[in-house]
Amino acid sequence: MALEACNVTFGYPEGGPVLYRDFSLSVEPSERVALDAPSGAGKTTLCRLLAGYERPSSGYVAVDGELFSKRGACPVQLIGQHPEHALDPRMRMERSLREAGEVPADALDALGIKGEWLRRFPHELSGGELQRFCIARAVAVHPRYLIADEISTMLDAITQAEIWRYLLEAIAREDMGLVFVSHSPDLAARIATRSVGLGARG
Ligand SMILES: Nc1ncnc2c1ncn2[C@@H]1O[C@H](COP(=O)(O)OP(=O)(O)OP(=O)(O)O)[C@@H](O)[C@H]1O
Repeated sequence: MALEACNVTFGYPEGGPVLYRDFSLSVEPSERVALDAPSGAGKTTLCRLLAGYERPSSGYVAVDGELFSKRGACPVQLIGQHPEHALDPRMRMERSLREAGEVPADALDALGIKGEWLRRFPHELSGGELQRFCIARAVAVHPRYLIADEISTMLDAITQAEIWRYLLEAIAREDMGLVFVSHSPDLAARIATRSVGLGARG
């Protein structure tokens, strides 16, 4: 029972470098894994590979031995650093939320989502406000794994703490594994059960 990247090799087309060669990683549902590598090493790209947004040129990503299928919600949900790119600009927030399924009122409260924000479009909310919706949506589909790529860089310290408290509670309650990237060593040390480098650069 794990999220596995097996012998993954990946480089963007058009002559970019190979970011990883034969890179393997296995994450159990009980783990909170920090990806730790210098800027440009490919942390965001690995997050996208783990959530099925990119395909490796060789190797594979699987959950419990199964490749991602096109049907149903992906068992690996990615929360990225740019919430404004993750939401349909033509949909009011309540509709974007509804698409993920049932979002309990206490989840909205815990994330500090105000009722008046639900009728707004994405461009009428701040980055931090939008990020709370992205987190609510990702958790609402009950994934097996959450991938959090610098999700709190745009938030003040109090909001950052609130959001991580919500996420860590949800992860524990639903037995979800976590892979995350944070540029704050303090935050990473507090959250991670282990840290993984991306040393396999080819
Ligand atoms: N869509 C793309 N097309 C081509 N090259 C890309 C694309 N996205 C990223 N890259 C390149 O791939 C490399 C890895 O980028 P990535 O964003 O995964 O790194 P990162 O470790 O997350 O960086 P940071 O810590 O600065 O966010 C970089 O050299 C980047 O320029």
